[in-house]
Amino acid sequence: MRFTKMQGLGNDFVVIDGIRQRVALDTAMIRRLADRRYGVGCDQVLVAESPTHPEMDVRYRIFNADGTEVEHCGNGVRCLALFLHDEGLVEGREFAIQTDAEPAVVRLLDDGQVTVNMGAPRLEPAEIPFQAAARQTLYPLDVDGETLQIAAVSMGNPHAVLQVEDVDTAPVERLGPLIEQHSAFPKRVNAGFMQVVDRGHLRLRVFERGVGETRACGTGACAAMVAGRVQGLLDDEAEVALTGGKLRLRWAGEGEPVWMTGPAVAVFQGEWPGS
Ligand SMILES: N[C@H](CCC[C@H](N)C(=O)O)C(=O)O
Repeated sequence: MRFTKMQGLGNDFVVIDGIRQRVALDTAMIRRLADRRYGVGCDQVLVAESPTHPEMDVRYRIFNADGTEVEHCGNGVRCLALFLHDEGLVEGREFAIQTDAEPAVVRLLDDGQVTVNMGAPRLEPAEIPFQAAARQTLYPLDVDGETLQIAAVSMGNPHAVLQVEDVDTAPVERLGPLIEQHSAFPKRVNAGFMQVVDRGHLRLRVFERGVGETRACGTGACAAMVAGRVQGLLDDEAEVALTGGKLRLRWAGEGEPVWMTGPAVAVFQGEWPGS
């Protein structure tokens, strides 16, 4: 089975063409592909498939390193867009990618960056999903004997966003797994640690559901932007500085999509023995 190793700000992927080759991936195989000692190594495995929706060009499926299939991946959809274009699987530099969340409309820019319409965030607890009686800007969450104040946002996948003074000293290792597994999130959750620098700049670290801390998280950056803007801390354009680099985001407010622009890089191609 042919694959391409790719990365977006250090969030890395094994990308597989499931259109021109038959691909049969089970949980064990996903985990082996993602394993950084016994496999190729990546945060997520992305599989391009023929679309099941007539208006879409391609469908893409996303699997975390632990083998779980998830609804969306922001850095991944930029990398997939570059992959589809370079493999000649789509026409032109602007096309639609079907995800289990909203369709992602992507545009390949001349400078090698990719702009993506990441769809509109969902803020109702039931849509995240998050157990809360009613929608609030911030929710108390009891973790490890302390009560955190978190924002809860879905970009198709669930995010909890905690504001911190300084991401460099944020307790990501300690609180990340506890938030990820918290019972108030029935599908678990990605845990973002957001430092608002000013109304146009934020810093972010993300302990990703099913992976652990990654160098960058595209949907996490979108969720942090939404959380910051709903709290009145950010304007409608922001630069998000993650460990692996920067994303530019734009969100005009509720009901509107989040636009994300960032890099996508193909690292190498390989052949995996067997299907
Ligand atoms: N770990 C995420 C999926 C990948 C998201 C991230 N890599 C991104 O760039 O959005 C989840 O379980 O929802």
